[in-house]
Amino acid sequence: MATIQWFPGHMAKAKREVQEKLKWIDVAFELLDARVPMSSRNPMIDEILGQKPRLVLLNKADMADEAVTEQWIRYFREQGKTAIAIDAQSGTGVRQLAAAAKEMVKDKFAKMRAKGIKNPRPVRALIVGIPNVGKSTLINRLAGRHIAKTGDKPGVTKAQQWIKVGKEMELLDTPGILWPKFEDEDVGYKLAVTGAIKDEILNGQDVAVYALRFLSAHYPERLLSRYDLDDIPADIIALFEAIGRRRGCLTAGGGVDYDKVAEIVLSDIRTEKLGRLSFEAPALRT
Ligand SMILES: Nc1nc2c(ncn2[C@@H]2O[C@H](COP(=O)(O)OP(=O)(O)OP(=O)(O)O)[C@@H](O)[C@H]2O)c(=O)[nH]1
Repeated sequence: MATIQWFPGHMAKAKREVQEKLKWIDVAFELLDARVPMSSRNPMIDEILGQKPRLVLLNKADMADEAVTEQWIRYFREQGKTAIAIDAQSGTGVRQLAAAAKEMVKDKFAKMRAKGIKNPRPVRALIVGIPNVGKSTLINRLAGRHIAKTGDKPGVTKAQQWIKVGKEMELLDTPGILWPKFEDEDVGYKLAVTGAIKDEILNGQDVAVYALRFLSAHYPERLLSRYDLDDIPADIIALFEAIGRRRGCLTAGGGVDYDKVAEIVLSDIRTEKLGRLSFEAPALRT
């Protein structure tokens, strides 16, 4: 996981770096976490990408609530954007990308053909996203076993390398890393719950409180069955204690070890012990 300090100067540099790369590409792949598509967005992405055609990729869809991911796909479609659910780790959905990217730039390529270019080059794409959203995993997945860097192109900065993805697409090998919208406390918690920001940054108990409140409201049955509870106490301390007692998270004095409970809950969420979860839905923008 990248440890980037997002000072204003660093954000400006990241923005500049992405915009520099836009010159070389036809389409940007905006990689989001399917469990938190709004919170895992860069707050300036529209300004940064400008008019560049964009494909929204809801990654880690394997961990997200399928019904909610469907809602997000519709939500983006209503905004005139194409969104595709993928799992970069296993490769599910990834095969659609080249065709979808080609579709987005068909007018541009038709114009190239009209100008007499018979065989337009492959579609060129760039992956952009916040840290830990799966950029490297997707690049490796697209590159597959046939990782073939096509080398420097005339006029392209030396550092820009292209990865061939079949015959139809080329991908810049370095993704655009952008910052999340971390000034919003809710966003910070959602990114922490899903593991996008490191546990040392926010207090684990606070993150677990956030997660348990969310799960109590939206996935109560999962809590009941996972922790073998009779009911879900409305009081968050009582809920910590009920889980702690069930799990034997006790201190030497016999009290509940709140840190341990927080650790178990967050680990259960991240390892899918509580099933597939989405922490944001277009209908319930909590
Ligand atoms: N379950 C699941 N895990 C994924 C998926 N894609 C990526 N991951 C995991 O998410 C973590 C982060 O993935 P990376 O590819 O390193 O993310 P990145 O965006 O390149 O991260 P930075 O280098 O920090 O910018 C890794 O542990 C991956 O294995 C996915 O589709 N499903």
